[in-house]
Amino acid sequence: MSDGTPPPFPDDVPTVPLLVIDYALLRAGDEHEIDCLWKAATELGFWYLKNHGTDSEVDAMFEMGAHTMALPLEEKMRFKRGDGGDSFGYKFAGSNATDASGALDSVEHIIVSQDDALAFPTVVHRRYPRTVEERMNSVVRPFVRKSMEVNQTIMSVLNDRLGLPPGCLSELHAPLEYSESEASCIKKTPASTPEPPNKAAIGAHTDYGSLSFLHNRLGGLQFLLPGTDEWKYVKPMPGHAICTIGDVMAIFSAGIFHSNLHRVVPEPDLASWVPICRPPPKAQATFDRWSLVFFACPKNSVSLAPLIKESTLIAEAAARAPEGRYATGSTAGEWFRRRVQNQIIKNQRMRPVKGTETWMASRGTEHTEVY
Ligand SMILES: O=C(O)CCC(=O)C(=O)O
Ligand SMILES: [Fe+2]
Repeated sequence: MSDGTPPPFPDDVPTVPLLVIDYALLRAGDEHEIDCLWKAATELGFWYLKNHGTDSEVDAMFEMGAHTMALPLEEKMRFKRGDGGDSFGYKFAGSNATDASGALDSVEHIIVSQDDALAFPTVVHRRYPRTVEERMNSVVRPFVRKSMEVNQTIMSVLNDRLGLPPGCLSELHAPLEYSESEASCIKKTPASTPEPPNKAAIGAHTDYGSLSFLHNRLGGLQFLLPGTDEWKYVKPMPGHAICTIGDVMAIFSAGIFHSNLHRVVPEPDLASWVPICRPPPKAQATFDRWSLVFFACPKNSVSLAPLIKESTLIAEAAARAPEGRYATGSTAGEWFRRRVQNQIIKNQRMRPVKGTETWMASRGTEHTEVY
């Protein structure tokens, strides 16, 4: 610890056994790898992805994040996201609720829209801190492009397995129209006093979009095993991204794909796992935790409903699902903005008696399942 290197993830905490998918094999059309991806997407909705070729872009994004978070708070707050459902910009720690009681999150984010990254220096949605704009061409756009490519490859494999017309999912996500797709760099600073191991830094949620491409360095991400109330850590593995099915893919596929609840809690700290006081050095909990996610979302005007006309497999799944289960009545843009807006603590507090109602309005596909 004295050299500033975080200790390894402890080997005595329960973790989720996620499948490891090899991106290079997936791209080469390897049937066995495609079977594994299908299993991961339909069962847990989470998997590790190796050989994705994005390591240098990810490192550069973390460096951008470090420069941005090191700016004075006053400067970051000039780029604060709005309260009306806009996700892009700076999100300060403690601005979101993590549950219906209004407990606060403890992470700050710098969130860059895909549209802004692709169009820069043209401003589509908003401006960003100088630490971001200075790196938009050299760092942010290359990361966004690589992430789009990885997500498109995964989507195209899933598209064909669902029996959708060639290019159907890709067309729904084509960057010809604006979307809520975004790159989000997240920092959690260790608390000054010990936190309980289940104190949420990011509350339990399903991802709002289609696919998420996540990179984290320290533990803290937890996954709720379907059908249980058991939260388990997802162990960060060097060179392995974590991919997640979001609500949109669950809805498009009438539940064939699974969008699973997850949350971020303090990094596993050996001291907090043992009911006696351990001497220092403590484990990962004393280090800043960084993560980076690229969220792929469909074009904003796309209706969120099962693609029953386009795939027999989906039509059959929709016929088996409870009536109205995936009838969101929303477009992709509305779905995303509703979830963002209702998680903001200020919006929850504006309806003090109805705080729970605001929290429920921030929920996605999970509230009709186990949550
Ligand atoms: O930080 C992480 O490991 C996960 C973040 C996450 O779940 C999210 O931003 O949606
Ligand atoms: Fe998430």
